[in-house]
Amino acid sequence: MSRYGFLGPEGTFTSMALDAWQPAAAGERVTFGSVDAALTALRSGAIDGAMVPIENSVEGGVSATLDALASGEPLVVVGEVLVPVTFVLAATSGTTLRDVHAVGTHSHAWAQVRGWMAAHLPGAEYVATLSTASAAEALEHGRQPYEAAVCAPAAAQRHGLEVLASGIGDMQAAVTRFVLVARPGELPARTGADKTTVVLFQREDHAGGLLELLEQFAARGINMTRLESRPTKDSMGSYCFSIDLEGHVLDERLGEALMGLKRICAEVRFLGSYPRADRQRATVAPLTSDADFSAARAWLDGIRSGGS
Ligand SMILES: O=C(O)C(=O)Cc1ccccc1
Repeated sequence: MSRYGFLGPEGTFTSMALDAWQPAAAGERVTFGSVDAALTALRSGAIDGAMVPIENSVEGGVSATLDALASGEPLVVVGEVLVPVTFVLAATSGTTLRDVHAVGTHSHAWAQVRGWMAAHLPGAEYVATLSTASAAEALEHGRQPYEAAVCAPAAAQRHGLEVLASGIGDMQAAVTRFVLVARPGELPARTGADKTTVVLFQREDHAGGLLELLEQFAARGINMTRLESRPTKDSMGSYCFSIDLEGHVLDERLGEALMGLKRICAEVRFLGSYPRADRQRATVAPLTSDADFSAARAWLDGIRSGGS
């Protein structure tokens, strides 16, 4: 992979995720104004990979990313990165908290500093910007309808801003999970500490429908690490389920679960198997190992070929 897209400019949390993924010298970095723009460029072949936020420990799933991956030309996740998110309130030199009437930042950041804002700048207006770092950059160039930006400490420094307050996130231990997305191609190797992401579309709405889907995982000892319902956007009340699972599609139990889902769902969208950022190995419940599945399959093959 040589061209990586991300929400720019440099200094965003997404750029930090890309720093963690890709050694500084390797590959070209291409900035975009939104997750959608990066994924459109990826689908068109203009870039080879895109780093996008998918889940936040405070706010949950990132809808823009989940929805962009659930429809359109197929894309797959090939890796994940966890970034601890710390926010500062930054402004040009000489600005004090009293001078701040409006604050610019990305909507994810605003959602995570609401408590601090209510306590310290209750009257401040929120101005949405394309990213945290773009809010900081605009302050440096003096062309913005706000006096302060919420951004990463590194973005404040990069743009010569003063930090009016630091650690302003409502949850100090907030973490955002980013994924590197690519066009389908080679599957990342199985490591034993993998995750698989799928989107499930039901055939028709009926009592127990979600339970039927989840039974496919439960029966094979597969743990879920995220489950979200998202509107399909076709009609009111029509939802699909975006799910992260422990394991790799090359694991027998996971492959069998996907086959079970393929039979009962209108559509199973495979969004990739990739190594977990925390390297935590999947717990394999008794009688659900590859060896257990292979032995059962060998037994069936034997019967089918006239044995017992
Ligand atoms: O604007 C940024 O810096 C981003 O990368 C988006 C974002 C904002 C806040 C938390 C995580 C990601």
